[in-house]
Amino acid sequence: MPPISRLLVVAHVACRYRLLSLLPPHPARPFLVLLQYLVPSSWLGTGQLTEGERLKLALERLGPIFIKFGQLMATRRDMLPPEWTEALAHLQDRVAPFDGAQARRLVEASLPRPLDEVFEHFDDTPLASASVAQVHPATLLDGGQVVVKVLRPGVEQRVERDLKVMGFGARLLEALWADSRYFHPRKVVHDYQTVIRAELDLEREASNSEAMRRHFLFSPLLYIPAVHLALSSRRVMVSDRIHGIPVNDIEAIRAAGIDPRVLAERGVEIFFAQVFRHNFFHADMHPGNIFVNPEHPESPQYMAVDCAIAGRLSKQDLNVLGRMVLAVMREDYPGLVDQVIRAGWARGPVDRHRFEQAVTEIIAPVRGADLESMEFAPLVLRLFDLARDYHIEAPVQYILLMKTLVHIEGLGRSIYPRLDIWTVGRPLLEAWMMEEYGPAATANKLRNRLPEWAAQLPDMPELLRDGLESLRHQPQQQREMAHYFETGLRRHRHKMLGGLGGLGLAALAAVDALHGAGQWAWPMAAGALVLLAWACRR
Ligand SMILES: Nc1ncnc2c1ncn2[C@@H]1O[C@H](COP(=O)(O)OP(=O)(O)OP(=O)(O)O)[C@@H](O)[C@H]1O
Repeated sequence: MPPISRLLVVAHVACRYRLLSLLPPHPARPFLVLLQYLVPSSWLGTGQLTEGERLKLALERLGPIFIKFGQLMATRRDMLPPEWTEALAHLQDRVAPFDGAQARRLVEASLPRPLDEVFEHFDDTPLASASVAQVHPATLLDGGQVVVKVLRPGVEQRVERDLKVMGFGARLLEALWADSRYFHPRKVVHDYQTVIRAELDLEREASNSEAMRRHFLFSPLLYIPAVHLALSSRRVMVSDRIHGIPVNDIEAIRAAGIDPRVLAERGVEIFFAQVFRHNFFHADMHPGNIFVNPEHPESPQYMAVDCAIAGRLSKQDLNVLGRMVLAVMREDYPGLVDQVIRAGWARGPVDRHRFEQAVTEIIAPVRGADLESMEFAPLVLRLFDLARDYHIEAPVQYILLMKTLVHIEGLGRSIYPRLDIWTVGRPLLEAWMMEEYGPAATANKLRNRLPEWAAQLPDMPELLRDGLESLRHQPQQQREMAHYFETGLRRHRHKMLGGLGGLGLAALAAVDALHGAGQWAWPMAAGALVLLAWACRR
């Protein structure tokens, strides 16, 4: 259960920025919208702001953990209206650094030996400070330059507290709005949990970095600094310091004598190698994490830090992706739609014919267009918009993948505006396709499955009989299903009423706590909690 004080703050901010008006249509919505006006600060200019701006301001007010959530939501064009995602894309988590002496104490507590037996020098002034961690430069006893990343004190508790509030809100939304299955609040929060918890676990970041480093060891394309595992723990990570040119400093890149075209194309090569060869990709490719090595201008090499969020597609997802790309290459749009539906991404019934037409309208002109002028990111965004209209939702790993690709293209084009992602990527993709689906691969797969099929052959008549038998029982099963759904619907209606009552009480409690005498806030909040907990019970 989330702490009541934090729930009240969130309820107050939601009313302050009139977020209840963004809720989908519902008989109780007018009542909830009216509640917002009980918070006087919601009268101050909020009415002139767009929905996206209100959402952005509210998340900023709620702090870095909600801001990061907003940043992830900004990539969910497959779920949210573009006006919201565009506003959320401007969210920035500016946080003041925490005390360097405290960072030193935290590092010392996690080291196997006293600090001065590990470092010759530890700089109390941080190199960078973000919402989850802070990075300090240091020098090892052997003179090696390193950086020490240390989690902010108390950040785990704050994250868990806010995750509970988000989970509670998501359960409430699903209990009150049956239609929210198209938006999946609980799944969205769960996906966010996975991402933010990954950032809180520096042991995991260390092992991701090491895995990626091994994939690119001796590669001219990418360098990942080594992690000092013996000095690292869940809350502290020590890795070699790199001295690269920030990837968005184009002037410095040119001044170093690096050919921007080669650099941009290498970015695409790295992406395809990570996805299709290693099936392990850096999924947080924002410019702050990527640098360029100035030491070999003739063969430009990227340097990347912060491997906390890495993506990996399951064998099945990778297969679906491969088949989809193959369908696009063959201009087989019915085949592409088939893959989407068979992958189980549709959340409701899909009008196949119209969906297929819409997909063709988006992709066909782009495929025929002049490659140099084709941009990948807008195409992906339009496909996401289309997916949202048809209630089709890709798994989070694909979203990370698309987000990375859009970042790579953005970075690549800012380095070399005429970057053509298809021409660079296509041979790499075709080679992978050949390995996976070429004649040799198919023959291999058949050979591997043959013994299994041969073993199943004698059971075939019985399997067939079982299948026919289950068909005979179908009408009875259908009646049972209908009964099950009717009961569920009735229970849902009761919970909805309970939930609405709870919401009303919570809002009144918030108003009383923040603007009234406050003596009724706790009893009302307790009553609200009982009702809401009952409504959210599975
Ligand atoms: N090995 C390194 N060598 C040099 N600088 C580094 C190194 N690792 C991190 N930094 C610097 O510290 C900054 C923050 O590091 P990192 O991205 O790992 O932290 P973070 O807390 O995850 O930040 P964010 O959430 O903003 O990505 C980087 O942008 C980079 O400037």
